Amino acid sequence: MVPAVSASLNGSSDVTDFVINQGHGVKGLSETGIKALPKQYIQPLQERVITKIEPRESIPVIDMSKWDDPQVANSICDAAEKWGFFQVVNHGVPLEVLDNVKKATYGFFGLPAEEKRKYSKENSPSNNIRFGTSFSPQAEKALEWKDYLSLFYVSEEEAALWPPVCKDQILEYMMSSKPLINHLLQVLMKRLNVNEIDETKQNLLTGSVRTNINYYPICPNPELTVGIGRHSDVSTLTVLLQDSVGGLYVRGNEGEDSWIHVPPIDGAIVINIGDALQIMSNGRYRSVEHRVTANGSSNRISVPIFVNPRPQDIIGPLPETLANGEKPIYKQVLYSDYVRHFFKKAHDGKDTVDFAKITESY
Ligand SMILES: COc1cc(/C=C/C(=O)SCCNC(=O)CCNC(=O)[C@H](O)C(C)(C)COP(=O)(O)OP(=O)(O)OC[C@H]2O[C@@H](n3cnc4c(N)ncnc43)[C@H](O)[C@@H]2OP(=O)(O)O)ccc1O
Ligand SMILES: O=C(O)CCC(=O)C(=O)O
Ligand SMILES: [Fe+2]
Repeated sequence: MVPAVSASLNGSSDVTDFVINQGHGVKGLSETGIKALPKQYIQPLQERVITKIEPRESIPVIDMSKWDDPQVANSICDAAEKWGFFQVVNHGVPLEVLDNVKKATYGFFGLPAEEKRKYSKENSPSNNIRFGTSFSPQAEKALEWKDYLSLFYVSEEEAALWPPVCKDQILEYMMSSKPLINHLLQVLMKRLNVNEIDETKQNLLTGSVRTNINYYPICPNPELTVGIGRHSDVSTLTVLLQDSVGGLYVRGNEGEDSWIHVPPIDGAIVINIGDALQIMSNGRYRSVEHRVTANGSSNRISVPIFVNPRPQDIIGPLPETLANGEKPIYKQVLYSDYVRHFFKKAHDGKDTVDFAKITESY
C-alpha cells in the first residue's frame, strides 16, 4: 500500500504523528511498504540480540485432560517454581473459541485508522479501553514494534463500549477460560498450604481481568528492534494465546544469555506466573522475564488475559507462606500503585518487582 505515504514520512515527528496521533500504528507503517526501520524503533544492542544457543531444556507442556490427577498438579506447581511458564493442552477451552478470538483480533486491527483511533487514550469512550502502540511511548527511549488494544473488564454494561468487531469473541474467550484459571490457582495455592480459596482470596487472586490483543506487523529490519522488550507481567497469572508464527522467548535458567523459545503448539495455551503471585508466594512461584522478537516476513498476533488482584487490594506474602517462620521478602503494597509503577516506565526486565521488595536496613 501507499508508497507515496511512505515517501512523505520524512522525519521522526512525521512517523510519530502517523503512528501515534493519526492512529495508523506500526501496522499502518508496515503497510506503507517502508523499507528501513525508523530510527526511534532502533533498540540498544543488548536489548535486541538473542544469542542462539540451543537450550538443553524447554518450557513444559502439560496435558490437562486428567486435571484431577495429582501428577498433573505436581507438574503445574513444579513448572511455576522452576520456569514461571508452561503450556497447557486439553485445557477445556473450546478450540473454536480460540479460533474466533484470533479472527476477531485480525478484525479489529484490520479496521481503518480512523476507527481504531476512536479507542486511543485521548478519544476512548472509557479509561478502561485503550488502543495504543509500543508499551509506554512517553517513557521509552526506543519504541517497540507492536500495536495493542487493552480492555479492562468492569461489567457487562461497560463492555458494551468495546469495539463491536471483537467484543463478543473476547468476552467468550475470557468466560471460557475461567474454569482453567480457577483450577490452576486452586492447585498452585494448595502447594502454598492454602487449602480453601474463600471470597477474600478469590478477589486477591482473580478480582480484576485485563485482556489485551497484540498485533506485531512485518518489520523491515527485525534484527534492530523488538516486538516487546524484556518484562515480567504484573498479573497473578497470564493466560496467553499465540498464533503459529512464534517469537516469544522466556529467560531460562542457564545464565544471562539463556532465552528459551516458546514454540507455538496448535490448540495450546501458554500460562505464565505474574509478579502479584511471585509476591503472594513470597518468591516460591516465579514471574519470569520474557520478550517478543520482531518478524521480517509474517504478521503475528497474541491475546493475553491478565488475571489480577483488584486495584484497591493490598498484596504481600500470604500468611500461609510465612506460617513456618519463613522471612517475608516482599512488603505489603497497594496493587494499583504497583501497576502504575509498571506502566510509567519503559520495560526494564525484572526491576519492577523491586518496588515491593523489603530492603534490609542496617
Ligand atoms: C501495553 O503493553 C504491554 C502491557 C503489558 C501488561 C502486562 C500486565 O500484566 S497488565 C495487568 C495489569 N493489571 C491491571 O490492569 C489490573 C489493575 N489495574 C489497575 O490498578 C488500574 O486499572 C491501573 C492500571 C493502575 C489504571 O488506573 P486508572 O486510574 O484507571 O488509569 P490511569 O490513571 O489513566 O493510568 C495510569 C497510567 O497507567 C498507564 N496505563 C493505564 N492503562 C494502560 C494500558 N492499558 N496500557 C498501557 N498503559 C496503561 C498509563 O501510563 C497511565 O498514564 P497516562 O498518563 O497514559 O494516562 C505487558 C507488556 C506490554 O508490552
Ligand atoms: O505476544 C506474546 O507472545 C507475549 C505478549 C506479552 O508478553 C504481553 O502482552 O505481556
Ligand atoms: Fe508479558
